[in-house]
Amino acid sequence: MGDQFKAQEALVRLDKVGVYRDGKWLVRGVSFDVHPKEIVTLIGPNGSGKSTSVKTALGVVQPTEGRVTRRPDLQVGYVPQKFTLDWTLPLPVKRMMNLTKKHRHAEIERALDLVGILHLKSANMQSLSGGETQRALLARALLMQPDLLVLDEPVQGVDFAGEIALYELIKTIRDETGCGILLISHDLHVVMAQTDTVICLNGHVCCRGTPKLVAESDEYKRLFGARAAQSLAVYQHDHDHTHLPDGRVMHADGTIHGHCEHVHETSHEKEHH
Ligand SMILES: Nc1ncnc2c1ncn2[C@@H]1O[C@H](COP(=O)(O)OP(=O)(O)OP(=O)(O)O)[C@@H](O)[C@H]1O
Repeated sequence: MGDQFKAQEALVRLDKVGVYRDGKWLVRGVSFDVHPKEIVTLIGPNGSGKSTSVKTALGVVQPTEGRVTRRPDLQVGYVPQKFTLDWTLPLPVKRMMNLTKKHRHAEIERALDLVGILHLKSANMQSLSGGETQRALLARALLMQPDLLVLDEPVQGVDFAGEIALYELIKTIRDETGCGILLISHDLHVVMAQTDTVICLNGHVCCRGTPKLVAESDEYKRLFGARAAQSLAVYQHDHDHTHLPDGRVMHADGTIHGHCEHVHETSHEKEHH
């Protein structure tokens, strides 16, 4: 955890949490916390306990040992890993916003605007791209005015440029609302650049720290191999242009173009540690 967060009360704290089911420990000795404005990313191989840890943090799964503390009246916004749709029934984006709880029209429009898909409010969920679907789910989570935003593999089904745009959006949401963010990374070797704390799980906490520290740690190298450690990528965005939700590109000087072929190759890059 970065020093800047220590003074604040944690939104959620896991203290030596263990979950025992069907004769085995799914996770054991897991401790971490998330503070307001802090971005915490969980990484780890399949079955390493990322979802179990998050579900325990949210109170969906009860720990067998250890303690989970949540701030009283904590509002949580949750973006699930999978969103299953009945493909035969049309579901307009604005109606999807009301599926779990009814919200005012103006609030829905504000949330859709914040995530950049207001122009898609009447479109069917079935017609959205992977990135647009994630934005719609994010908008729905934001309607809860969360203190803690939990994102389970938010960039699944999203291409590289879309991932950068989504990570930028998550950062903007953190900056504008001051919420804490807990994310499960879909890819072992990629974490968003703005991550304050990476928690690397393998049934227990294998290592933790800033993305750079984790990539350099012996535990991470032992778990994933030195080659993997060399390629822990931190997404960077040099801000020379922004992708507008309607597909156009706005450059740093404010000019807008209809396409971006000439800027793509040079402006987005992964920084390898
Ligand atoms: N209710 C349960 N009962 C028994 N075993 C479970 C239960 N829930 C999860 N598991 C097992 O616990 C382990 C951890 O699962 P979990 O979903 O937390 O891992 P994960 O790191 O999120 O995996 P993935 O990357 O595949 O999503 C897995 O082996 C899973 O099969």
